[in-house]
Amino acid sequence: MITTVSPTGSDTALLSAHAVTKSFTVDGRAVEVLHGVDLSIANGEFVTVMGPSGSGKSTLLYGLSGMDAVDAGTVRLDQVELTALTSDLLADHRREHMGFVFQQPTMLRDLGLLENIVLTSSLDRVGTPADRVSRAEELMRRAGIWDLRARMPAQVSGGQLQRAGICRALMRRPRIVFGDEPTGSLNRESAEQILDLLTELNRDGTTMLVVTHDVRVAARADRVVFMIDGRIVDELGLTGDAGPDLARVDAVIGRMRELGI
Ligand SMILES: Nc1ncnc2c1ncn2[C@@H]1O[C@H](COP(=O)(O)OP(=O)(O)OP(=O)(O)O)[C@@H](O)[C@H]1O
Repeated sequence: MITTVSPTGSDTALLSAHAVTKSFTVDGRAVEVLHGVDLSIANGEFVTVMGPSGSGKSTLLYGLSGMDAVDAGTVRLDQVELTALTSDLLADHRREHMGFVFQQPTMLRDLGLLENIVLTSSLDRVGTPADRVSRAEELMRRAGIWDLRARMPAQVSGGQLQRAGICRALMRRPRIVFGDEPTGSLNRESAEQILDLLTELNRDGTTMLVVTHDVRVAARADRVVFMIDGRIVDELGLTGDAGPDLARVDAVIGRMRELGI
C-alpha cells in the first residue's frame, strides 16, 4: 500500500536533523538556502530526496553528513550530535560510519579497481591487508565486477566504475550511505543495475539517503522527501506492498505533479 507519512521525527531514528539552516555568501550577502529543516531517518530506511534544481537537496545531504557545516540546528547520528563535534572528530566519525556515492566516483587512474577499493580502507588502517582484500572481494562479487578487478578505471564502463565506487563506499560497513545522483551519469541499463545493487544493500540493512532527479531511483525508496526552496514540503511513504516498480513510479510522479515540481 502506498501511504503518505507525516514529516515528523521518529524515536528510532538513526539520523535526525532538527531546525537545520544553512546560508551561503553570495556577492557579500548571506543567502539562506536551508530554512530550518527537520528530517528523521530510521535505521535501515531508504530515503530519497527530490525537488527542483537549486532547492537545496545537495546542501541538505552535505549538511546531514557533516561534509559541510550547517549554520544552526542539530544533526544526530544515533546518539552522537554531529553538529557538536570538532572537525577532526567529525571526520573520524564520517570515515567510520558513513559511506558516500557521488555521480562519478573519483578513482586513482594508475591503480586497478581492486587496489582502488582496498586503498581507502588501507589508509584508514582497518583490519589486516588480507581482511581488506577479502571484504573487497565479497563486495565486488556481489556487484558483479570481481572479474574486472585488475582493470584500470579508464578500462571499464561508467556503470562498472560506479559499482566499484559503491564497493569502496561500503568497505567499512557504514551505518548510512549518502548518495548524490548516483545514477546521474549512467545510461538506463547501467542505472538499473546500480539501483538493483543499492536496493539489495538496503535490504541487507544499510540505511540510505539519496538525492535524485530520477523518479525511478526515488521510487525504490521506502520514503520520498520533497524539497522546494530549502524546505521539506511533503513526504511520500512507499513501504509495504507497494506493488511493481511502475505503480511506485506513478505514485512519485503523481505527487510531483501535485506539488508542481
Ligand atoms: N558554495 C555555494 N555558494 C553559494 N551558493 C551555493 C553554494 N552551493 C549551493 N549554493 C546555492 O544553494 C542553492 C541550493 O543548491 P543545491 O546544490 O543544494 O541544490 P540542489 O537542489 O541540489 O540542486 P541540483 O538539483 O541542481 O543539484 C542554490 O541556489 C545554489 O546556487
